[in-house]
Amino acid sequence: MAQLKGAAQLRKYLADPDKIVVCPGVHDGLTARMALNVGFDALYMTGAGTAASRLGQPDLGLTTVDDMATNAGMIAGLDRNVPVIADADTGFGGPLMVARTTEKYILQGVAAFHIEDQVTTKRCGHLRGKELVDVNTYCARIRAAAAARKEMGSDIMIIARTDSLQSLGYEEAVRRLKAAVEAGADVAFLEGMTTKEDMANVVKDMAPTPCFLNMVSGGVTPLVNADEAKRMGYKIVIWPLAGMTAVYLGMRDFCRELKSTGEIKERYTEDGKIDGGVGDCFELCGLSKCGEFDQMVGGTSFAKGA
Ligand SMILES: C[C@](O)(C(=O)O)[C@H](CC(=O)O)C(=O)O
Repeated sequence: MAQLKGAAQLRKYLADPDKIVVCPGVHDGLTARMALNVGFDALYMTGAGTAASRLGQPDLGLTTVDDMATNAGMIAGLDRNVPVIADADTGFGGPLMVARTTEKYILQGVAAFHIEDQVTTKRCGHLRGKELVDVNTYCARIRAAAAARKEMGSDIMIIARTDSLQSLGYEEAVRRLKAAVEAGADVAFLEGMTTKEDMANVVKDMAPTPCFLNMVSGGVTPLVNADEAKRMGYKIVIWPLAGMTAVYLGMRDFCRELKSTGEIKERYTEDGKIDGGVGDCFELCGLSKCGEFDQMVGGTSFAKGA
């Protein structure tokens, strides 16, 4: 099958010794467009944000593979030059299901995805009480993903995530990540780290496998900026709640304002233009480009402007 560009681009970034890929978390078309507009190298499709925005539910393994894959595919399709790294939770079932999940993510044009070792009734990696599958079940998930990738002739990257630090400790978590790399994973993701010591050590212990860092606002892992993550040796850092928290804060304020005053006052830019109005939102989503395309192919929808 024809290779989509995302995975190849992400592989190039990872091969660059000077680069760390910083990804804002996005969960829908608008948050993805906002991030693309700012010019990030790659985006992260958050499972927590997908559950919250699509289902209005917490991150408890309630999304189906189709909720996640179609969301990831829509986001990946907005700009094929920008790789999308997507959450794939536990792979959504046994090895056969993980293979199907991998196939779906490949067909949706996802560049990389992570699979973890929690039970299918999983929860956010920063909550207490996570339960795990055994290491063989975990490795079968990773092998299933790698086999499906091979079968499809794809270069999608597989990120092995382990949630075992919380209950089994650092040594076992690293053993699991090493077993996952042996089973075909390209990148290691130690979830729920609580100390900078573990954050620095895992990069050294997993070398030469590139490591992935998860910066969750209000989570258990100490937050570090991109420079510090790079100095520690990380190759990818995600801020999964960038979009979700922005929507949470922004929508909360707008709703409070409307409820208490009966209106939402315009916001203005420094040069006096309305900021974030309907025109800005449509333009962000490609209104002008739609008009240009329509005209180019001889359509008439925009003959009278828009
Ligand atoms: C990275 C993550 O898998 C996500 O869904 O974005 C979550 C983030 C969160 O729920 O805070 C996780 O860390 O489990």
